[in-house]
Amino acid sequence: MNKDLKKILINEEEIKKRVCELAEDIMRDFKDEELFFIGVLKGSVVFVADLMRCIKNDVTMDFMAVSSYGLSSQTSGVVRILKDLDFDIEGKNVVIVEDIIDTGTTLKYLYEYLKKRNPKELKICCLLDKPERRKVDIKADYIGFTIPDEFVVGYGLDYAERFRNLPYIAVVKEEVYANK
Ligand SMILES: O=P(O)(O)OC[C@H]1O[C@H](OP(=O)(O)OP(=O)(O)O)[C@H](O)[C@@H]1O
Ligand code: HPA
Ligand SMILES: [Mg+2]
Repeated sequence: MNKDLKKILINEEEIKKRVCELAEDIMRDFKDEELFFIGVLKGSVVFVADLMRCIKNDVTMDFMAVSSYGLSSQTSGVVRILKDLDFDIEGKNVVIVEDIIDTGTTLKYLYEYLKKRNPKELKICCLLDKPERRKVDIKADYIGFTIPDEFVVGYGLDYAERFRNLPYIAVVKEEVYANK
């Protein structure tokens, strides 16, 4: 393992199993209805790619790019929309697919931003939830794993843009991100 990482928190097999379970939950709630997935760049790319391949409904999708962490381990508190949707979501069954809810700032902002466009349903599917760090009130409808307050990387998640390609979720050593 890379010297900047402390341990593997969730291994590849555990992720695979849980992602399929989340897909089952979504399919149960939406039966044979069409779904519109919104992947939140960049962290959710790996998750949304795996999740949508477990779904048997008709799925269309788009990406939004937002960023609040930049190269730091602390949120700037300001959510910047770097790329908006290319499609109209009015009347659609929309599922926002995110990698992690930490302070909740990103998802709260996105949820309220998208709600104004009148989707039929607006759900949140999030792989990781770090409830101890929450600063704003937002809850996901589908949660993969609840994790402790440690900075994690892998499976799409980065620290200063590194480690997105790891097939597992790992914890970054505290000395690496302390005060950054
Ligand atoms: O709940 P919050 O405290 O808002 O944190 C969660 C958000 O922060 C990360 O995004 P980041 O800004 O690092 O962009 P990235 O996905 O491109 O890495 C992560 O992917 C979530 O989108
Ligand atoms: O623990 C984390 N890891 C990577 N990106 C993040 N964005 C918010 N929290 C995290
Ligand atoms: Mg990031």
